Amino acid sequence: MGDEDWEAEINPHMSSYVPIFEKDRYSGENGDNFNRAAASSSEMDDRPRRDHFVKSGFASGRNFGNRDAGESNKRGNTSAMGGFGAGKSFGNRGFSNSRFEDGDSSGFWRESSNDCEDNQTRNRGFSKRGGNELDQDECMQRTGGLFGSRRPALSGTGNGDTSQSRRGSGSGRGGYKGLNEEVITGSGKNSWKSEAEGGESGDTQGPKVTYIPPPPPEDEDSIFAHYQTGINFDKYDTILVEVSGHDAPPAILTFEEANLCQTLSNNIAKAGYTKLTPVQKYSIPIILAGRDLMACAQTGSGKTAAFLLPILAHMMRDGVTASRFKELQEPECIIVAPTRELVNQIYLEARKFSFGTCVRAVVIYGGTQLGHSIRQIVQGCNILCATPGRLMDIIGKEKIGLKQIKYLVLDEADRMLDMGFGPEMKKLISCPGMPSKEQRQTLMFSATFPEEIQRLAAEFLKSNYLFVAVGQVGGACRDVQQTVLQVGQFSKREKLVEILRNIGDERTMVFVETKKKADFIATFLCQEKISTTSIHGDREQREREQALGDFRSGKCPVLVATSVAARGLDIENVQHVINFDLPSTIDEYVHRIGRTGRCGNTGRAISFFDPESDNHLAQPLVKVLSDAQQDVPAWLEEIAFSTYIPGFSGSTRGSVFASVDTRKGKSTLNTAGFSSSQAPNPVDDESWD
Ligand SMILES: Nc1ncnc2c1ncn2[C@@H]1O[C@H](COP(=O)(O)OP(=O)(O)OP(=O)(O)O)[C@@H](O)[C@H]1O
Repeated sequence: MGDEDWEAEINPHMSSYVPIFEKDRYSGENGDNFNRAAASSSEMDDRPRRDHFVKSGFASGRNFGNRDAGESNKRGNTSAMGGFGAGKSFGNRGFSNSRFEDGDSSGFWRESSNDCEDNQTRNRGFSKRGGNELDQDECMQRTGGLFGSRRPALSGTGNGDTSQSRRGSGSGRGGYKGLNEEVITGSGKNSWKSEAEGGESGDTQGPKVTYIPPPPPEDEDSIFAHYQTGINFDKYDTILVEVSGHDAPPAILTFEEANLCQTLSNNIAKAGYTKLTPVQKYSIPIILAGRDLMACAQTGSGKTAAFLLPILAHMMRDGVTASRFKELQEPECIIVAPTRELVNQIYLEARKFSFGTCVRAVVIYGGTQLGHSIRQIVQGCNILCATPGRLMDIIGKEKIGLKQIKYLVLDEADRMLDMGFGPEMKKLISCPGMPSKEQRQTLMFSATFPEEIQRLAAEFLKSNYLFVAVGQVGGACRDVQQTVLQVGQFSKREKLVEILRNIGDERTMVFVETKKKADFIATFLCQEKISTTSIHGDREQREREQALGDFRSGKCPVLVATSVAARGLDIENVQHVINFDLPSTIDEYVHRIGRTGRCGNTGRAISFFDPESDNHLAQPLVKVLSDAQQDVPAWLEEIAFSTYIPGFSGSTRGSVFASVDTRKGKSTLNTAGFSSSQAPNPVDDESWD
């Protein structure tokens, strides 16, 4: 369903989703970001409608005013709507956090008035589509037009409000599909960025983000909590692995062969790892040998440990000293990933594997108080897990020095190098102090690696980097049973409810194309008495984390998500993925369905294929399905045949996945279709809040 269709449908019914305006939520204490923004923004008129709309369906609790009030309202809504994601604990945390913030202002670090909280979110300016959008958005940065709220008005008609104006050009009809997270612009007072790069504009205008994420549990059981590998874990051994590049060290077959130090080995055992996955067997010795690496392996097959373990082993071997309080920290390792939730997850893995060592991992990401990020860093930082925008902010504020960097990891590397994040990554490697690629080890991991992105990656990697391909590059995980149903846009909701009722309480992620639609579908499911929460880029970080928590805990077994949740998230027991809307790119499809069927467990993915809008995907879908030995519906083959475009490679219609290292020359094609960096006209507004 297109956005227009949806708005036409939802708007007349809005009042029925919108509970009575609860005024007290807008009159909170202590400089809450909404209060500030509301006072000056013409977006105010639309906000209550939208927020209530969101809240009416499922736990929302935007960071408005009095947090306790917000929480109690949320509970009220929750019970009214049949129990969606109340998240009591968040209320409590929010309260204590806000007190912490108060204390903080007189603490050792004081935020300057022009701190640019979450500016990365505001300035998600680099369009993945490049061209006009990039120019438009950069232009808006220069004119300070980006410092609106992250909360768009529902109708998006634009009334002079900065964010709406921005949406009008940047996202209203389709920011780049699938660009999920914060990008772009460091802008602290000491930013090394030039004015033209958008480093300074509007810093003083944006509302501050005050959210401080609750600290993760510290007890050992929680740190090492893990889920069981599935019945197909041993089948990983049958997947073909290809290593290309010169002088690759041999693979190892066991953890013992890696010769890791005792503490690391103990942590691996406590994490429940007894056997290496293929990507680990090949990547660990390569990284231990000091080589640069581009590794591509199916979703859920243990890529995170594949880079964390050898990095930690090196650090231990090199006698990394416990980092201590310093205003400028110089970490040995930076790990970047495209979404906040993913960097947080990587951080938790790093914390787990470094448990009992003197290596300190820190995580920073947008949507949280910048001061909080800085406080985490100055206490000591050996491994920094970060989203790009927040990272550049912190570097700009001279809290992080890059001189000691020995490892630079790009997780979801194809996303990190595409038009969305690529410019930011280039800036990172050319930051003052950043060791050249010859002096550092650069590691890239993903389940998909489009050919053109591989070429871009060469700029980051030493020329003798190794390329590991586990199975087919860009292939779907075979443990996911894929079904494609032909469903027209107006039948989708009915079909969704039918499927969810059959599924019962099993955990299910429902992917939709736009943030608005995520709200709408979540609300709709709530009304159908299906416990649902949602995650997308218009939700406050507090809400996003609460939604994920409610989904993880099973409190809300259905999570409606945009592409922000497509990559990397490792959630136990997700048995189903439903593509209510198909993404525009086949690699996005592969990542989305990879939220189930992880680590040898089986899962199911059902996709609604609407011939009105999804025909461009028919051909690559057929390929992905048949490569993963799935049934291909005859009707899909027919569509694929009728829309067949010979010679995709090199055509303007987009490139394809390389089945091999592109350095081998012209790669063979394994999947026709659009890669993420060359998507067709997108409809998703995910990236442009
Ligand atoms: N050797 C192993 N033994 C048991 N469990 C493992 C092993 N390696 C990884 N895991 C677990 O498998 C799950 C998936 O791992 P991870 O998230 O690193 O996958 P991934 O390949 O990065 O997936 P994605 O492509 O979706 O990002 C995690 O819960 C992780 O702890």
